[in-house]
Amino acid sequence: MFDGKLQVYSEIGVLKKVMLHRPGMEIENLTPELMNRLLFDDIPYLRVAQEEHDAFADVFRTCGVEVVYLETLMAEVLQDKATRAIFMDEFIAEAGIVSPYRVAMVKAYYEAFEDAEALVKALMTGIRRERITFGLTHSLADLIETQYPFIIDPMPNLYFTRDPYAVIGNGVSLNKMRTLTRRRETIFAKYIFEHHPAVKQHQVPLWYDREDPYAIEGGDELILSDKVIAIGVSQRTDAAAVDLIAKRIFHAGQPFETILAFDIPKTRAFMHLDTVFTMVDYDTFTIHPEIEGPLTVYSIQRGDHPGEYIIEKEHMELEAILMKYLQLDKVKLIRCGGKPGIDAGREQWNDGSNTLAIAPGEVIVYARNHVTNRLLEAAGIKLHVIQSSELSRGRGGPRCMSMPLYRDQL
Ligand SMILES: NC(=[NH2+])NCCC[C@H](N)C(=O)O
Repeated sequence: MFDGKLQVYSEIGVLKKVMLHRPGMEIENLTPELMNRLLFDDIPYLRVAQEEHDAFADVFRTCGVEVVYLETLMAEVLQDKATRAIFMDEFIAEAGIVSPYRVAMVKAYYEAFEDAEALVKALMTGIRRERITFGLTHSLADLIETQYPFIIDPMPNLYFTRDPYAVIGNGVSLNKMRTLTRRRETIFAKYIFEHHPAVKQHQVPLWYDREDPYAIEGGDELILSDKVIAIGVSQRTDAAAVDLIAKRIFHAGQPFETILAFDIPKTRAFMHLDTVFTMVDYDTFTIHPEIEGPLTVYSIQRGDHPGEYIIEKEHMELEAILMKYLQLDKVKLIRCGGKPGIDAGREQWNDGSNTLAIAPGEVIVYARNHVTNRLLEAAGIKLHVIQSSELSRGRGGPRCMSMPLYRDQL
């Protein structure tokens, strides 16, 4: 059973516990019309996606990492009847159900799931229109005919557990997601960090809250060392969110001294910093050749007084930035696809630079990115290779599909 302890002071320290979500029936509710809004590029075949995901989870277990499932933790939270009642009201309201009549009908639908884990899965799946027949009422809003296929939308991005929250140090950034569809996901994390019996005893500090005004997502939050955090200012993360999180982290007794804000292109292929840049060893990084630079990075340094920080603008090669801030004599950059061009574009699209380190110099990668994988191997990196015909259709790799809860200190 998960002990609730959180500790992440690097991207590469030996991984001990990780949170995953096994893709479920929410994937079977993706339709071609919804794909764009629900942030998918194709419809994965669930049975195979689950097989691929189980193989991913097995890599962790074989390497001695405890796998904790989001759905299990959430089911444990909902064992408590009082918490379940408050949660259900909040979940239904956030799903856009407003009329008291519909709220009552939807509640009754969910009450049929007595088993808490079955309930959690049903919440993630969404509700198809034909599942509930709304009868006669006095409200036009309830009566009006709509062709929209869902009463409550599915949440197909849940298996990208990296994004809705991020453990940083011994606290959590409970993120405000850019899009409405993913914003709904963070309610599970909110209840886990506030109400799960094993977690709440540690009084986890929140560096960011889902109610905060600006968007920030976990794919943009990289912990380069216990002194340096990198945050992407991207399609998904606002610069103002970085200001806010910097203020909170710097004066909370954490060792972090610098936040490097990377200004990256605001496009889908580059949606988060971890789609173009991840750390695989003390001095080795995978990168998309297009961000190599010179690029603009803002260094935000902790000031002497609470809430105070100093910002400097840097414009230099990525290599020089990493050497300077991580105090390294040299760094190795493994270029996704080898060099700018066809292989780089293809492999970056399928998350060739989205590796997950489970220890220094040991990473999980997708088999399909064979050009990049060969380069990683040549650089002496140990690879755990997984299949991803279906998983990759949601545009996320091993780092996106995992949220480290506990890593050993380096
Ligand atoms: N950390 C990541 N790069 N996550 C990828 C998330 C993919 C997901 N379909 C989205 O668009 O939000």
